[in-house]
Amino acid sequence: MPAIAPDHIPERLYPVIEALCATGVDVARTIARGPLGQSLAEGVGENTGGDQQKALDVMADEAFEKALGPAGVKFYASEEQEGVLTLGDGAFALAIDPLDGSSNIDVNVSIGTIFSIFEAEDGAEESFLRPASEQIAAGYIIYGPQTGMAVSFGDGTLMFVMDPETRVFELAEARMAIPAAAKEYSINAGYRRHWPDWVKSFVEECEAGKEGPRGKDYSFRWVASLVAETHRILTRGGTFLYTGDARPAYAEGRLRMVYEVAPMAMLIEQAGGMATDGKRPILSLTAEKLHGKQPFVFGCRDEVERVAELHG
Ligand SMILES: O=P(O)(O)OC[C@H]1O[C@](O)(COP(=O)(O)O)[C@@H](O)[C@@H]1O
Ligand SMILES: [Mg+2]
Ligand SMILES: [Mg+2]
Repeated sequence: MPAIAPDHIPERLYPVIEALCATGVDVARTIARGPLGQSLAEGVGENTGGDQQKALDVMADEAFEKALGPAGVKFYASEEQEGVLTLGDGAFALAIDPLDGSSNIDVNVSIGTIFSIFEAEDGAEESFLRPASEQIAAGYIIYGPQTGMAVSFGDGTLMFVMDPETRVFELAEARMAIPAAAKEYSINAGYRRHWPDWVKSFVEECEAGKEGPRGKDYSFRWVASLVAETHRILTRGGTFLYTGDARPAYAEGRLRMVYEVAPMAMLIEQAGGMATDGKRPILSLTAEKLHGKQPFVFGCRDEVERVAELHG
């Protein structure tokens, strides 16, 4: 039985989406067993980006790599691998963050898988180092109280939820719509002392609440899983910031353009939100390096526009 029905999915892409969902069902099952199964959060090495790899990062990467070649993926670029792999002679180039939110694996908080799909070009790297606007699909699978998938094929953002009885992803929302104004903002406030002034100004305006220039109260949220944060913002709005800061190696922030920022930007823009580097639209930018980082601000339009004004 397929893990997702072909309705709502462009025919050419269906085998890829089906392979992502079927593998997602297996990964979700492994995560749900948590400490009853094999150790998932144990450190097993370091990836090219210098992040510690946990056992589940590697397990998820292996599972998606195995499933995607036969499904039509020619080039596979993973956050967990140094270079692009050639999996077969399919038509697509797929970039993946196999397990996003690794620091939450052992604390039973939502984590996910992020993917971005392009038409494959002749060269492996050139298939990914191109304008983010050339993505033909992008999405994430979320492993949380519900396992679900948000996906865009360039005509809106769709939300699916996996029915735990049948293990099939069912359409829950055909067209996600992010409200224009937010009541919540998200940033890792532990690094406030390193932030640029325009980030400090935006957060101070939110903190000033009703008495400040924005004239309303905001709540603060930080899950430390980009997938969970994006899911909340797609569902009820909000603003997310992970910009560059003054820490060594954080000049461009923490998140990677190819595996995290470009696909989330497509989902957000397709749901009526806005995604920038603080000023410029992410979808107008081109990744320069496979593992390169990218400052990222996204969410409700009014808020992201305010960030751009403060950025100057
Ligand atoms: O620990 P920090 O600096 O708050 O960073 C949290 C961010 O790092 C990430 O966990 C990075 O992703 P990975 O877990 O795939 O490395 C994001 O999901 C999250 O938004
Ligand atoms: Mg990630
Ligand atoms: Mg990851």
